Amino acid sequence: LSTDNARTGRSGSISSPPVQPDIAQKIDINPPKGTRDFPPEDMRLRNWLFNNFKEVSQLYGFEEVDFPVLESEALFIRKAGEEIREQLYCFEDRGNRRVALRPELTPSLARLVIQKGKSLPLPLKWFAVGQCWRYERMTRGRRREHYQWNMDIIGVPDVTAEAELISSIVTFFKRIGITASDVGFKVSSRKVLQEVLRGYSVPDHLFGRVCVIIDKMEKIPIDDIKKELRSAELSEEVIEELLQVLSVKSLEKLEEKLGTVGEALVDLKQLFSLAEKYGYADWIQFDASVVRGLAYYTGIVFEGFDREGKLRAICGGGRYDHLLSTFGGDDIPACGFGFGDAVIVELLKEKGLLPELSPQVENIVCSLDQDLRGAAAAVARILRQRGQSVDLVLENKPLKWVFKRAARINAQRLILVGSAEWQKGMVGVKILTSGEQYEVKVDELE
Ligand SMILES: CC(=O)Nc1cnc2ccccc2c1
Repeated sequence: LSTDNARTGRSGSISSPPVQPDIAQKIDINPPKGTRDFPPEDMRLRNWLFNNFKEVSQLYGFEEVDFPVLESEALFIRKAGEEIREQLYCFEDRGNRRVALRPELTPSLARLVIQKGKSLPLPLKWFAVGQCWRYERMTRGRRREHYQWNMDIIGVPDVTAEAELISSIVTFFKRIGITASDVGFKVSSRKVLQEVLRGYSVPDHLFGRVCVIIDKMEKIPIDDIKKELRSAELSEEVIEELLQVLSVKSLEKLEEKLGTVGEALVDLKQLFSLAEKYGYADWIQFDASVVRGLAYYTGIVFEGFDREGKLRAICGGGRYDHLLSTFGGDDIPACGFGFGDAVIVELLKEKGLLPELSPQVENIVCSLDQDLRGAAAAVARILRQRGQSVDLVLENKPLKWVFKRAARINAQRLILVGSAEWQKGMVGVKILTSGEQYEVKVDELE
Protein backbone atom coordinates (compact mmCIF):
# COMPACT_ATOMS: atom_id res chain seq x y z
CA LEU A 1 0.00 0.00 0.00
CA SER A 2 1.52 3.36 -0.87
CA THR A 3 1.81 5.73 2.09
CA ASP A 4 -0.97 7.95 0.78
CA ASN A 5 -3.30 5.00 1.36
CA ALA A 6 -2.11 4.68 4.91
CA ARG A 7 -4.43 5.99 7.57
CA THR A 8 -3.22 8.58 10.03
CA GLY A 9 -4.12 7.27 13.49
CA ARG A 10 -5.25 9.48 16.39
CA SER A 11 -1.62 9.76 17.53
CA GLY A 12 -0.88 11.28 14.17
CA SER A 13 1.52 8.46 13.39
CA ILE A 14 1.24 6.84 9.96
CA SER A 15 -0.09 3.29 10.14
CA SER A 16 -1.10 1.04 7.25
CA PRO A 17 -4.44 -0.73 7.43
CA PRO A 18 -4.17 -4.41 8.37
CA VAL A 19 -3.40 -6.36 5.17
CA GLN A 20 -6.43 -8.41 4.20
CA PRO A 21 -5.31 -9.83 0.84
CA ASP A 22 -8.48 -11.43 -0.42
CA ILE A 23 -11.18 -9.08 0.74
CA ALA A 24 -12.20 -7.55 -2.57
CA GLN A 25 -12.90 -3.86 -2.81
CA LYS A 26 -16.70 -3.54 -2.44
CA ILE A 27 -17.83 -3.68 -6.09
CA ASP A 28 -20.78 -1.74 -7.48
CA ILE A 29 -23.60 -4.27 -7.74
CA ASN A 30 -25.47 -2.20 -10.31
CA PRO A 31 -24.80 -2.58 -14.04
CA PRO A 32 -22.99 0.27 -15.83
CA LYS A 33 -24.91 3.53 -16.27
CA GLY A 34 -27.66 3.29 -18.89
CA THR A 35 -27.57 -0.50 -19.06
CA ARG A 36 -29.90 -3.17 -17.69
CA ASP A 37 -29.71 -6.59 -16.08
CA PHE A 38 -32.31 -9.16 -17.05
CA PRO A 39 -33.23 -11.17 -13.94
CA PRO A 40 -35.56 -14.12 -14.64
CA GLU A 41 -38.83 -12.18 -14.62
CA ASP A 42 -37.52 -9.51 -17.01
CA MET A 43 -35.85 -12.17 -19.13
CA ARG A 44 -39.18 -13.95 -19.55
CA LEU A 45 -40.77 -10.78 -20.92
CA ARG A 46 -37.77 -10.16 -23.17
CA ASN A 47 -37.91 -13.72 -24.52
CA TRP A 48 -41.65 -13.41 -25.08
CA LEU A 49 -41.11 -10.21 -27.09
CA PHE A 50 -38.13 -11.53 -29.06
CA ASN A 51 -39.88 -14.82 -29.81
CA ASN A 52 -42.71 -12.81 -31.35
CA PHE A 53 -40.16 -10.83 -33.40
CA LYS A 54 -38.57 -14.05 -34.61
CA GLU A 55 -41.79 -15.93 -35.29
CA VAL A 56 -43.11 -13.10 -37.44
CA SER A 57 -39.80 -12.88 -39.28
CA GLN A 58 -39.97 -16.61 -40.05
CA LEU A 59 -43.65 -16.30 -41.03
CA TYR A 60 -42.44 -13.86 -43.71
CA GLY A 61 -39.68 -16.17 -44.89
CA PHE A 62 -36.81 -14.07 -43.50
CA GLU A 63 -33.52 -15.66 -42.45
CA GLU A 64 -31.83 -14.73 -39.18
CA VAL A 65 -28.40 -13.07 -39.21
CA ASP A 66 -26.20 -11.38 -36.63
CA PHE A 67 -23.00 -9.32 -36.52
CA PRO A 68 -20.46 -8.30 -33.87
CA VAL A 69 -21.63 -5.67 -31.37
CA LEU A 70 -18.15 -4.19 -31.91
CA GLU A 71 -17.52 -2.72 -35.37
CA SER A 72 -14.97 -0.46 -37.01
CA GLU A 73 -15.92 3.12 -36.17
CA ALA A 74 -15.68 3.96 -39.89
CA LEU A 75 -18.89 2.02 -40.54
CA PHE A 76 -20.88 4.68 -38.72
CA ILE A 77 -19.00 7.85 -39.66
CA ARG A 78 -21.46 9.84 -41.76
CA LYS A 79 -21.16 13.59 -42.16
CA ALA A 80 -24.86 14.44 -41.98
CA GLY A 81 -25.05 15.68 -38.41
CA GLU A 82 -27.00 12.69 -37.16
CA GLU A 83 -27.64 12.26 -33.44
CA ILE A 84 -26.57 8.62 -33.78
CA ARG A 85 -23.12 9.90 -34.79
CA GLU A 86 -22.89 12.42 -31.95
CA GLN A 87 -23.69 9.64 -29.48
CA LEU A 88 -21.44 6.98 -30.98
CA TYR A 89 -20.04 4.66 -28.29
CA CYS A 90 -16.57 4.65 -29.85
CA PHE A 91 -13.03 4.20 -28.53
CA GLU A 92 -9.53 3.18 -29.46
CA ASP A 93 -8.78 -0.45 -28.70
CA ARG A 94 -5.46 -1.84 -27.47
CA GLY A 95 -4.34 -2.23 -31.09
CA ASN A 96 -4.96 1.48 -31.59
CA ARG A 97 -7.92 0.73 -33.84
CA ARG A 98 -10.89 3.09 -33.84
CA VAL A 99 -13.86 0.89 -32.96
CA ALA A 100 -17.46 1.45 -31.87
CA LEU A 101 -20.29 -0.42 -30.20
CA ARG A 102 -22.90 -0.56 -32.97
CA PRO A 103 -25.62 2.11 -32.64
CA GLU A 104 -27.73 0.34 -35.30
CA LEU A 105 -27.64 -2.88 -37.33
CA THR A 106 -28.12 -1.71 -40.94
CA PRO A 107 -24.46 -0.74 -41.69
CA SER A 108 -23.29 -4.17 -40.44
CA LEU A 109 -25.87 -5.82 -42.66
CA ALA A 110 -24.66 -3.77 -45.63
CA ARG A 111 -21.07 -4.75 -44.84
CA LEU A 112 -21.94 -8.47 -44.73
CA VAL A 113 -23.93 -8.30 -47.99
CA ILE A 114 -20.95 -6.69 -49.73
CA GLN A 115 -18.56 -9.20 -48.16
CA LYS A 116 -20.69 -12.12 -49.44
CA GLY A 117 -20.99 -10.37 -52.82
CA LYS A 118 -22.20 -12.33 -55.84
CA SER A 119 -22.42 -15.54 -53.79
CA LEU A 120 -25.74 -14.35 -52.41
CA PRO A 121 -28.68 -14.76 -54.83
CA LEU A 122 -30.85 -11.65 -54.53
CA PRO A 123 -33.29 -10.75 -53.12
CA LEU A 124 -32.13 -11.29 -49.55
CA LYS A 125 -34.64 -11.19 -46.70
CA TRP A 126 -32.69 -11.02 -43.47
CA PHE A 127 -33.68 -10.29 -39.90
CA ALA A 128 -31.74 -9.75 -36.69
CA VAL A 129 -32.46 -8.96 -33.05
CA GLY A 130 -29.39 -7.26 -31.63
CA GLN A 131 -28.23 -4.99 -28.85
CA CYS A 132 -27.34 -1.48 -29.98
CA TRP A 133 -25.45 1.17 -28.05
CA ARG A 134 -25.17 4.91 -27.69
CA TYR A 135 -23.07 7.07 -25.41
CA GLU A 136 -24.90 10.12 -24.27
CA ARG A 137 -24.35 12.33 -21.26
CA MET A 138 -26.21 10.69 -18.40
CA THR A 139 -27.75 14.07 -17.68
CA ARG A 140 -30.63 12.87 -19.80
CA GLY A 141 -30.74 9.64 -17.77
CA ARG A 142 -31.70 7.74 -20.87
CA ARG A 143 -30.61 4.21 -21.62
CA ARG A 144 -27.34 3.59 -23.41
CA GLU A 145 -28.37 0.28 -24.86
CA HIS A 146 -31.46 -1.29 -26.29
CA TYR A 147 -32.33 -4.27 -28.43
CA GLN A 148 -33.54 -3.74 -31.95
CA TRP A 149 -35.48 -6.06 -34.23
CA ASN A 150 -34.45 -5.40 -37.82
CA MET A 151 -35.95 -6.76 -41.02
CA ASP A 152 -34.32 -5.92 -44.36
CA ILE A 153 -35.05 -6.75 -47.99
CA ILE A 154 -32.01 -6.37 -50.23
CA GLY A 155 -32.22 -6.35 -54.03
CA VAL A 156 -35.86 -5.33 -54.59
CA PRO A 157 -36.30 -1.83 -56.10
CA ASP A 158 -40.13 -1.78 -55.99
CA VAL A 159 -42.27 -0.54 -53.11
CA THR A 160 -43.64 -4.08 -52.89
CA ALA A 161 -40.69 -4.55 -50.51
CA GLU A 162 -41.76 -1.70 -48.23
CA ALA A 163 -45.34 -2.97 -48.34
CA GLU A 164 -44.14 -6.40 -47.21
CA LEU A 165 -42.10 -4.91 -44.35
CA ILE A 166 -45.01 -2.84 -43.05
CA SER A 167 -47.23 -5.92 -43.31
CA SER A 168 -44.81 -7.87 -41.12
CA ILE A 169 -44.94 -5.19 -38.42
CA VAL A 170 -48.76 -5.12 -38.55
CA THR A 171 -48.72 -8.90 -38.10
CA PHE A 172 -46.43 -8.48 -35.10
CA PHE A 173 -48.70 -5.88 -33.52
CA LYS A 174 -51.78 -8.08 -34.02
CA ARG A 175 -50.03 -11.05 -32.41
CA ILE A 176 -49.45 -9.13 -29.21
CA GLY A 177 -52.92 -7.59 -29.11
CA ILE A 178 -52.18 -4.13 -30.51
CA THR A 179 -54.82 -2.87 -32.98
CA ALA A 180 -55.10 -0.10 -35.59
CA SER A 181 -56.88 2.00 -32.99
CA ASP A 182 -53.80 1.81 -30.74
CA VAL A 183 -51.10 2.54 -33.30
CA GLY A 184 -50.64 3.69 -36.88
CA PHE A 185 -47.88 4.26 -39.41
CA LYS A 186 -47.00 7.65 -40.81
CA VAL A 187 -45.73 7.09 -44.34
CA SER A 188 -43.98 9.43 -46.73
CA SER A 189 -41.15 9.44 -49.25
CA ARG A 190 -37.90 11.36 -49.17
CA LYS A 191 -38.29 11.68 -52.92
CA VAL A 192 -40.71 14.51 -52.10
CA LEU A 193 -37.85 16.47 -50.54
CA GLN A 194 -35.49 15.38 -53.27
CA GLU A 195 -37.82 16.71 -55.97
CA VAL A 196 -38.14 20.04 -54.19
CA LEU A 197 -34.38 20.37 -53.64
CA ARG A 198 -33.58 19.37 -57.20
CA GLY A 199 -36.21 21.85 -58.40
CA TYR A 200 -34.06 24.53 -56.78
CA SER A 201 -30.81 22.89 -57.94
CA VAL A 202 -29.62 22.22 -54.43
CA PRO A 203 -26.65 19.83 -54.82
CA ASP A 204 -27.42 16.17 -54.04
CA HIS A 205 -24.63 15.88 -51.45
CA LEU A 206 -26.71 18.09 -49.12
CA PHE A 207 -29.74 15.77 -49.28
CA GLY A 208 -28.94 13.53 -46.27
CA ARG A 209 -28.00 16.49 -44.11
CA VAL A 210 -31.19 18.40 -44.97
CA CYS A 211 -33.30 15.32 -44.11
CA VAL A 212 -31.56 14.95 -40.74
CA ILE A 213 -32.30 18.60 -39.95
CA ILE A 214 -35.94 18.31 -41.02
CA ASP A 215 -36.36 15.18 -38.87
CA LYS A 216 -35.95 17.45 -35.86
CA MET A 217 -39.25 19.20 -36.63
CA GLU A 218 -41.49 19.22 -33.54
CA LYS A 219 -38.39 18.32 -31.52
CA ILE A 220 -36.62 21.68 -31.70
CA PRO A 221 -38.05 25.18 -32.37
CA ILE A 222 -38.85 25.92 -36.02
CA ASP A 223 -36.42 28.88 -35.93
CA ASP A 224 -33.57 26.51 -35.07
CA ILE A 225 -34.62 24.29 -37.98
CA LYS A 226 -34.47 27.29 -40.31
CA LYS A 227 -31.11 28.32 -38.86
CA GLU A 228 -29.67 24.86 -39.46
CA LEU A 229 -31.09 24.79 -42.99
CA ARG A 230 -29.45 28.15 -43.69
CA SER A 231 -26.15 26.81 -42.39
CA ALA A 232 -26.64 24.01 -44.94
CA GLU A 233 -26.55 26.77 -47.58
CA LEU A 234 -30.27 26.63 -48.41
CA SER A 235 -31.88 29.89 -49.57
CA GLU A 236 -34.91 31.35 -47.78
CA GLU A 237 -37.00 30.46 -50.81
CA VAL A 238 -36.06 26.77 -50.66
CA ILE A 239 -36.55 26.69 -46.90
CA GLU A 240 -40.04 28.13 -47.24
CA GLU A 241 -40.92 25.67 -50.02
CA LEU A 242 -39.60 22.75 -47.95
CA LEU A 243 -41.65 23.70 -44.90
CA GLN A 244 -44.67 24.18 -47.15
CA VAL A 245 -44.34 20.72 -48.69
CA LEU A 246 -43.83 19.11 -45.29
CA SER A 247 -47.20 20.40 -44.10
CA VAL A 248 -49.12 18.84 -47.01
CA LYS A 249 -51.81 16.64 -45.51
CA SER A 250 -52.87 14.34 -48.33
CA LEU A 251 -51.61 12.62 -51.45
CA GLU A 252 -54.11 14.60 -53.50
CA LYS A 253 -52.70 17.88 -52.17
CA LEU A 254 -49.21 16.55 -52.79
CA GLU A 255 -50.13 15.80 -56.39
CA GLU A 256 -51.33 19.38 -56.78
CA LYS A 257 -48.03 20.56 -55.32
CA LEU A 258 -45.60 18.30 -57.14
CA GLY A 259 -47.55 17.24 -60.18
CA THR A 260 -48.16 13.60 -61.10
CA VAL A 261 -44.93 12.68 -62.81
CA GLY A 262 -42.60 12.58 -59.77
CA GLU A 263 -41.48 9.19 -58.50
CA ALA A 264 -42.61 10.12 -54.98
CA LEU A 265 -46.29 10.12 -55.99
CA VAL A 266 -45.97 6.93 -58.03
CA ASP A 267 -44.32 5.10 -55.11
CA LEU A 268 -46.77 6.37 -52.51
CA LYS A 269 -49.83 5.61 -54.61
CA GLN A 270 -48.58 2.09 -55.24
CA LEU A 271 -47.83 1.58 -51.56
CA PHE A 272 -51.29 2.72 -50.46
CA SER A 273 -52.88 0.50 -53.06
CA LEU A 274 -50.83 -2.49 -51.90
CA ALA A 275 -51.85 -1.70 -48.33
CA GLU A 276 -55.48 -2.21 -49.38
CA LYS A 277 -54.61 -5.62 -50.85
CA TYR A 278 -52.68 -6.60 -47.69
CA GLY A 279 -55.63 -5.49 -45.56
CA TYR A 280 -53.76 -2.96 -43.46
CA ALA A 281 -54.95 0.28 -45.13
CA ASP A 282 -56.48 1.46 -41.85
CA TRP A 283 -53.06 1.21 -40.19
CA ILE A 284 -51.26 3.69 -42.46
CA GLN A 285 -51.62 7.36 -43.34
CA PHE A 286 -49.67 9.71 -45.57
CA ASP A 287 -47.76 12.30 -43.54
CA ALA A 288 -45.32 14.48 -45.48
CA SER A 289 -43.52 15.52 -42.29
CA VAL A 290 -42.06 12.03 -41.74
CA VAL A 291 -38.44 11.95 -42.84
CA ARG A 292 -36.71 9.80 -40.14
CA GLY A 293 -33.31 10.79 -38.71
CA LEU A 294 -30.92 8.50 -40.55
CA ALA A 295 -29.06 10.11 -43.43
CA TYR A 296 -29.07 7.12 -45.76
CA TYR A 297 -32.81 6.84 -46.50
CA THR A 298 -33.61 7.66 -50.14
CA GLY A 299 -37.28 6.81 -50.74
CA ILE A 300 -40.27 5.61 -48.77
CA VAL A 301 -39.91 6.24 -45.02
CA PHE A 302 -42.34 5.19 -42.30
CA GLU A 303 -42.67 5.15 -38.54
CA GLY A 304 -45.04 3.44 -36.13
CA PHE A 305 -46.67 5.79 -33.63
CA ASP A 306 -49.12 5.49 -30.74
CA ARG A 307 -52.36 7.25 -31.57
CA GLU A 308 -52.58 8.76 -28.06
CA GLY A 309 -49.36 10.63 -28.83
CA LYS A 310 -47.83 9.80 -25.42
CA LEU A 311 -44.80 7.87 -26.61
CA ARG A 312 -41.83 8.28 -28.93
CA ALA A 313 -41.86 6.45 -32.27
CA ILE A 314 -42.35 2.70 -31.75
CA CYS A 315 -40.41 1.66 -34.87
CA GLY A 316 -39.22 3.17 -38.11
CA GLY A 317 -37.66 2.37 -41.43
CA GLY A 318 -37.48 3.03 -45.13
CA ARG A 319 -35.64 2.59 -48.39
CA TYR A 320 -31.85 3.08 -48.54
CA ASP A 321 -30.92 2.46 -52.16
CA HIS A 322 -27.31 3.71 -52.06
CA LEU A 323 -25.98 2.64 -48.66
CA LEU A 324 -24.17 -0.38 -50.11
CA SER A 325 -22.48 1.65 -52.84
CA THR A 326 -21.30 4.24 -50.28
CA PHE A 327 -19.41 1.33 -48.68
CA GLY A 328 -17.81 0.48 -52.00
CA GLY A 329 -20.29 -2.26 -52.88
CA ASP A 330 -22.54 -2.54 -55.91
CA ASP A 331 -25.47 -0.14 -56.04
CA ILE A 332 -27.98 -2.65 -54.69
CA PRO A 333 -31.42 -1.30 -53.66
CA ALA A 334 -32.49 -2.09 -50.10
CA CYS A 335 -35.07 -1.23 -47.46
CA GLY A 336 -35.63 -2.18 -43.86
CA PHE A 337 -36.82 -1.14 -40.43
CA GLY A 338 -35.68 -1.06 -36.82
CA PHE A 339 -38.00 -1.83 -33.90
CA GLY A 340 -36.69 -1.08 -30.39
CA ASP A 341 -37.46 -3.08 -27.25
CA ALA A 342 -38.25 -0.08 -25.05
CA VAL A 343 -41.19 1.94 -26.39
CA ILE A 344 -43.22 -1.18 -27.25
CA VAL A 345 -43.06 -2.32 -23.62
CA GLU A 346 -44.24 1.12 -22.46
CA LEU A 347 -47.13 0.84 -24.94
CA LEU A 348 -48.07 -2.65 -23.71
CA LYS A 349 -48.08 -1.33 -20.13
CA GLU A 350 -50.31 1.57 -21.18
CA LYS A 351 -52.74 -0.82 -22.87
CA GLY A 352 -52.68 -3.43 -20.10
CA LEU A 353 -51.34 -5.95 -22.58
CA LEU A 354 -48.21 -7.11 -20.73
CA PRO A 355 -48.38 -10.93 -20.65
CA GLU A 356 -48.38 -12.80 -17.32
CA LEU A 357 -45.32 -15.02 -17.63
CA SER A 358 -44.43 -17.42 -14.83
CA PRO A 359 -41.59 -19.94 -14.53
CA GLN A 360 -42.60 -23.43 -15.67
CA VAL A 361 -41.22 -26.77 -14.59
CA GLU A 362 -42.95 -30.10 -14.99
CA ASN A 363 -41.49 -31.92 -11.99
CA ILE A 364 -39.87 -31.23 -8.67
CA VAL A 365 -38.12 -34.33 -7.34
CA CYS A 366 -37.02 -34.79 -3.74
CA SER A 367 -35.86 -37.62 -1.50
CA LEU A 368 -37.21 -37.84 1.99
CA ASP A 369 -34.07 -39.13 3.57
CA GLN A 370 -30.32 -38.72 3.27
CA ASP A 371 -29.35 -42.04 1.67
CA LEU A 372 -31.97 -41.74 -1.10
CA ARG A 373 -30.17 -38.86 -2.77
CA GLY A 374 -28.83 -41.18 -5.46
CA ALA A 375 -32.32 -42.60 -6.00
CA ALA A 376 -33.74 -39.11 -6.47
CA ALA A 377 -30.98 -38.31 -8.97
CA ALA A 378 -31.81 -41.52 -10.85
CA VAL A 379 -35.51 -40.57 -10.99
CA ALA A 380 -34.54 -37.11 -12.27
CA ARG A 381 -32.35 -38.70 -14.96
CA ILE A 382 -35.14 -40.97 -16.15
CA LEU A 383 -37.62 -38.10 -16.39
CA ARG A 384 -35.10 -35.86 -18.15
CA GLN A 385 -34.29 -38.59 -20.63
CA ARG A 386 -38.00 -38.53 -21.47
CA GLY A 387 -37.77 -34.79 -22.08
CA GLN A 388 -39.45 -33.89 -18.82
CA SER A 389 -38.08 -30.84 -16.99
CA VAL A 390 -37.03 -31.54 -13.43
CA ASP A 391 -36.07 -29.32 -10.50
CA LEU A 392 -34.10 -31.73 -8.31
CA VAL A 393 -33.99 -30.75 -4.61
CA LEU A 394 -30.27 -30.80 -3.85
CA GLU A 395 -30.22 -30.56 -0.07
CA ASN A 396 -32.02 -32.13 2.84
CA LYS A 397 -35.15 -30.06 3.14
CA PRO A 398 -38.39 -30.59 5.07
CA LEU A 399 -41.44 -31.32 2.94
CA LYS A 400 -42.92 -27.93 3.87
CA TRP A 401 -39.93 -26.23 2.23
CA VAL A 402 -40.32 -28.43 -0.87
CA PHE A 403 -44.01 -27.53 -1.24
CA LYS A 404 -43.16 -23.86 -0.91
CA ARG A 405 -40.49 -24.07 -3.61
CA ALA A 406 -42.78 -26.15 -5.82
CA ALA A 407 -45.40 -23.40 -5.68
CA ARG A 408 -42.84 -20.68 -6.36
CA ILE A 409 -41.37 -22.37 -9.45
CA ASN A 410 -44.82 -23.39 -10.61
CA ALA A 411 -44.00 -27.13 -10.68
CA GLN A 412 -46.83 -29.23 -12.05
CA ARG A 413 -45.93 -32.44 -10.21
CA LEU A 414 -44.07 -33.40 -7.04
CA ILE A 415 -42.16 -36.72 -7.12
CA LEU A 416 -41.34 -38.05 -3.66
CA VAL A 417 -38.64 -40.70 -3.28
CA GLY A 418 -39.33 -42.45 0.03
CA SER A 419 -37.61 -45.53 1.44
CA ALA A 420 -40.74 -47.71 1.77
CA GLU A 421 -41.92 -47.00 -1.78
CA TRP A 422 -38.39 -47.21 -3.21
CA GLN A 423 -38.07 -50.75 -1.75
CA LYS A 424 -40.96 -51.63 -4.08
CA GLY A 425 -39.44 -49.67 -7.01
CA MET A 426 -42.19 -47.07 -6.57
CA VAL A 427 -42.25 -43.34 -6.04
CA GLY A 428 -44.94 -41.02 -4.67
CA VAL A 429 -46.54 -38.59 -7.09
CA LYS A 430 -48.59 -35.52 -6.21
CA ILE A 431 -50.25 -33.51 -8.97
CA LEU A 432 -49.90 -30.01 -7.57
CA THR A 433 -52.70 -28.50 -9.60
CA SER A 434 -55.40 -31.02 -8.62
CA GLY A 435 -53.94 -32.31 -5.35
CA GLU A 436 -54.39 -35.85 -6.63
CA GLN A 437 -51.69 -38.18 -5.31
CA TYR A 438 -50.71 -41.78 -5.99
CA GLU A 439 -47.79 -44.21 -6.13
CA VAL A 440 -46.33 -45.48 -9.37
CA LYS A 441 -43.49 -47.71 -10.57
CA VAL A 442 -40.50 -45.58 -11.60
CA ASP A 443 -40.45 -46.91 -15.15
CA GLU A 444 -44.16 -46.18 -15.52
CA LEU A 445 -43.59 -42.49 -14.88
CA GLU A 446 -44.39 -40.69 -18.09
C1 LIG B 1 -36.17 4.38 -25.52
C2 LIG B 1 -34.76 3.86 -25.63
O1 LIG B 1 -34.26 3.18 -24.78
N1 LIG B 1 -34.06 4.23 -26.72
C3 LIG B 1 -32.78 3.88 -27.01
C4 LIG B 1 -31.90 3.28 -26.10
N2 LIG B 1 -30.67 2.94 -26.45
C5 LIG B 1 -30.20 3.16 -27.70
C6 LIG B 1 -28.92 2.77 -28.06
C7 LIG B 1 -28.48 2.99 -29.35
C8 LIG B 1 -29.29 3.59 -30.28
C9 LIG B 1 -30.57 3.98 -29.93
C10 LIG B 1 -31.05 3.77 -28.65
C11 LIG B 1 -32.33 4.13 -28.29
